[in-house]
Amino acid sequence: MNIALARSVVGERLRLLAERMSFVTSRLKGMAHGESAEKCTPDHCAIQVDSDDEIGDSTRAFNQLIEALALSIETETAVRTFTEMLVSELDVHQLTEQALALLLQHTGADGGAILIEADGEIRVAASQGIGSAHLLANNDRVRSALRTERRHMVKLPEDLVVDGMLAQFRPREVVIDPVLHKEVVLGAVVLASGQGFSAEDRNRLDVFERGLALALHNALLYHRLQTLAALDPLTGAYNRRFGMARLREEFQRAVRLNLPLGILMFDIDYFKRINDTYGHLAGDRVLARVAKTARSVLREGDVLIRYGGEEFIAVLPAASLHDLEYVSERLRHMVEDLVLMDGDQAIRATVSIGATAYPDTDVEDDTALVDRADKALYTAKSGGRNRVVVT
Ligand SMILES: Nc1nc2c(ncn2[C@@H]2O[C@H](COP(=O)(O)OP(=O)(O)OP(=O)(O)O)[C@@H](O)[C@H]2O)c(=O)[nH]1
Repeated sequence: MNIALARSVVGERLRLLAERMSFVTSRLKGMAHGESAEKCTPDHCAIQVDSDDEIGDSTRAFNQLIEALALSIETETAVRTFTEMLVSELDVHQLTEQALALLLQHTGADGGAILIEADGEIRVAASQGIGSAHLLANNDRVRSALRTERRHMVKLPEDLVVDGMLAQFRPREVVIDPVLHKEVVLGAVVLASGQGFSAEDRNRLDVFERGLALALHNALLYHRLQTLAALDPLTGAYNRRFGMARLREEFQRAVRLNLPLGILMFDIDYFKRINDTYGHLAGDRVLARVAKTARSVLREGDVLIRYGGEEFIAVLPAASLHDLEYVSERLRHMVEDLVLMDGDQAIRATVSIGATAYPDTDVEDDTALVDRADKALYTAKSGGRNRVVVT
């Protein structure tokens, strides 16, 4: 009788355990073929512990196994998502924004930033949940982490508050990790948590950051190559091919947003004579100086293009004809005042400028805008040079 009772009670529980094990096994096999992990969380797969004997111990051990499996699956899924994003993104801005979002989602951080170091300068590439992220670039602890190439953990509030961490939450722990690729520092990841980071969070952070370093390296390299391919080496202006593509984009944007768009076309006067008198190298220096002068007159979002030999186009988003007149005259005066020394000889140059703007003039596309500026430049040249014609 006792044996029969024991068999029915014990047997029932063992059967449940066996059933769950086989369910978990089938879920794991399914996941290996790409099925979702959702149905095997501890909620679905754990067994209620209702005795304090060997069977209870086995059930508890089973539940712990399920929890460990769930955590490992969650980490694996997170790493896979992160890696997929990293390998498909070459835009530095997009890459850092998305990487930071995933880091926050999977490491228990409530806010953070990704910083990039280039040419001795540190800048914030992405930030989330932090009050004044820009302060991080000059923060001593961040600089120290970059210099020593080692992780810095800051416990708050016992420790000093990290500038820039005055966030929408009250941070208890901050981690500052240099991002290194082949022993070269590319930047840093700064994460802050209101709860503090667990050992699991830190392990995940390590795995994520290894992938991030490689992806960031690729994206920075790609950006550098893109820039090099787009720029004219002598003047630093966009070359004609890339420059005209930028003009087209700006024109489409102006039409879409109903904003003005101005362009100036300018050309150094009697440049052949400068080359003939002082030599081609001196001519090159004049070209570079004129381009530099133009950049100093233009604003940050304006685009300078080397259109031909000694001919440039400047694209000024949101500039009206009135703005163009002002900018053109300023450029003309500044070039006229330039003196470039070649030994004891002073080289001077002037420019002629043709300017026009959409929608002040009824042009239908970027090509028509350039044609119109070209005609204005021709009028400036034939009117005596060193002058501005706005049309
Ligand atoms: N030094 C140097 N000269 C260049 C470069 N590209 C074009 N040039 C020269 O620029 C000169 C342009 O001459 P032209 O088109 O006759 O024009 P210009 O002498 O400036 O006369 P206007 O434009 O009518 O005032 C030519 O001698 C080209 O060889 C360059 O990269 N460096």
